[in-house]
Order: sequence, then C-alpha cells, then structure tokens
Amino acid sequence: MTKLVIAEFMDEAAVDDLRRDFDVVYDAGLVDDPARLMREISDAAALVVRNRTQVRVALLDAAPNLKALGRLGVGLDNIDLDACAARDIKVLPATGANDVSVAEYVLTSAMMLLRGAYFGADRMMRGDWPREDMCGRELSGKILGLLGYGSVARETAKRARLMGTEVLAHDPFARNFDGATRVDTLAGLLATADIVSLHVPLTDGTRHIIDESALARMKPTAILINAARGGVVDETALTAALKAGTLHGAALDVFETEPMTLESGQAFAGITNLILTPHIAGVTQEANARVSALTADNIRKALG
Ligand SMILES: NC(=O)C1=CN([C@@H]2O[C@H](COP(=O)(O)OP(=O)(O)OC[C@H]3O[C@@H](n4cnc5c(N)ncnc54)[C@H](O)[C@@H]3O)[C@@H](O)[C@H]2O)C=CC1
Ligand SMILES: O=C(O)C(=O)COP(=O)(O)O
Repeated sequence: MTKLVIAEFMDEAAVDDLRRDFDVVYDAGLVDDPARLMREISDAAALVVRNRTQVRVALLDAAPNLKALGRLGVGLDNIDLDACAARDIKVLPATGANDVSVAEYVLTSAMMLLRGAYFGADRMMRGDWPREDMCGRELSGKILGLLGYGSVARETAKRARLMGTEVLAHDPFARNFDGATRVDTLAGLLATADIVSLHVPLTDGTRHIIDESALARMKPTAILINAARGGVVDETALTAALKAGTLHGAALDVFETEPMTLESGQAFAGITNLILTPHIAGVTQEANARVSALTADNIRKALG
C-alpha cells in the first residue's frame, strides 16, 4: 500500500478514513523528532503537516518518493514552495477550513480587550468591587482595520459588520473589497482603526511590517490582534509600546519564537491588557475536523 506519514496532530476520524486506502504512519510527536521523521518519509508518497514541521530541502531530500504534501492549515511559510515545485510535489493547503475559527477569535479578543471587564477575577476574590474600573468600551461603532483582505479577513469582516462595526481593509494585492472600505495605505489604516487585526501571510514583504514606526501611527486607545504569524510584528517594539501605554492592548496568538520559551514569555511580563494564546486561533474542534477532512480529501485526489 502507498505510504502516508502524518507528522502533527490530525482529527482521528480523518486519519481512520485515510487508513482505509493507505499505509498510514500517524504520530503527532514526529514533528519533534526530525531523525525519526526523516526515516519514516524515506519511502512515503505523502506527508501531512501543520505549521510546525519545517519542510525544507533537507527534509525533501530524505523523501525521494514524495508526491503530495498535505497542509492541515493555510499558512505556507514553513514550506519551501520552490523546492516542492522543482520536485513536482503537490502542496495542498486546507484553504478556507479554519476561517470561521480565526474570525471568532478576532472578535472575541477585540471585545474582551475593549471591554476590559474580564481580567479582574483576582481583584474580586480579594473582596474588591471595581465597577468604575471595569466600565469598558463597546465593539459596536468602532472601526476594525484589517491588514490583508483574504479568506480569513473576509469572514472576520462579515461577523464584525453584524456587530455594528465599520470595517476598513488594506491589501495591495486584493481585487475584491466587498464588505469593507478599501484603504490605500497601511499608514492610513493604522491611524484610523480602533482595532487593527493582521491577516497577511509571512513573506519577505510582510516580515516586521508592524514595527516601531507602524505602532507609533496607531491611536493610543487602539488594540492590535495578531492571529497571522509572529514574524509579521516586531515583538520588541510591541512590548515597548504596550509597556509605555502608547497602545491600549493586544491579543497575540502567534509569536516570533514558537513554542514559547520561558525567556520569550517573560518579555510580556507586567503587561496587563494582553491576551496570549498558543497558536490556536484557527484550531477549534470544528475547524480541526474540517481541516483534517479536507486534507484527507486533497491527499486522496492528489495520489489518485
Ligand atoms: N493563527 C492561526 O491559527 C491561523 C493563522 N493564519 C495565518 O493567516 C494568514 C492569512 O490567511 P488567509 O486569509 O487564509 O490567507 P489568504 O491568502 O486568503 O489572504 C492573505 C491576504 O494577504 C494579502 N497580502 C499579502 N501581502 C500583503 C501585504 N504586504 N499587505 C497587505 N496585504 C497583503 C494577500 O493579498 C491576501 O489577500 C495565513 O497565511 C496564516 O499565516 C491562518 C489561519 C489560522
Ligand atoms: O492555518 C494556519 O496557517 C495556522 O496557522 C493554523 O495552525 P495549524 O495549521 O493548525 O498548525
């Protein structure tokens, strides 16, 4: 039977579905054991990964029979696309399958950070009754600025409009701005938005696009949400802005160093209006089931 290696976690039902037709090696720990991963893919026709497995030339060299690369997600910055193209390996992202999950994450985070009422349980447990401190702001009537207007951003815009939020978007490559008002410059977006949410891929053109000068353009009352990729934001500049109070708050799902280390985590210590999550914006149970089913389907089609 044709061999398929799955190197990160995948919905069990989709794995079982693949087992019907393929010799499946499924071990979510393979991503952390590169030597074993290299051995397993030496005779595999397909490899399935999430965002952590670095699919670079060395890994591809270890897989001479590889025909298909399933991606249980949409970001492709962990994959050497040119090397895959040169070897005629089909790269198969789960396009659209985790949009709703990210969109809900963005709106939830925006509401929590604007409202400011959800981080005070410890004060209440100490017998405090901080009503005036917790009179935060509403999402309704605010301006959401989306950087990138692709699949995830559109789902976010749809839901934000239902909440009474005005939606702006800056994307030099998008043709269709249905559901948002197009803003021609990044500077214009940053200066106008109450909530800036990032939805660009990590590329040479977007690395540190949110740097010290970009952050300085944002309103001091504004919040930043990054559920795109850590490298899109200069984390040192961001923590400095949050500590200085020139930015009201941030929700970060992605980081320059993943997984977080004690050292990288400590850089955020002392910042209060902050939500940190371990790269789960796109990974609800439902999204994982959709992403996994679509990837199984993609692999099946690619391998015929
Ligand atoms: N945290 C998480 O769990 C998740 C993170 N992501 C990240 O979000 C990214 C976006 O996802 P999708 O919306 O599905 O991708 P997409 O490809 O549909 O949209 C990306 C948009 O960014 C635009 N863009 C590229 N460079 C730009 C620039 N310099 N300035 C402004 N816009 C630019 C493109 O024109 C495109 O419209 C993914 O690449 C991935 O890295 C996606 C899903 C889940
Ligand atoms: O879809 C994406 O790009 C994501 O970042 C979601 O993470 P994952 O693909 O589940 O590892």
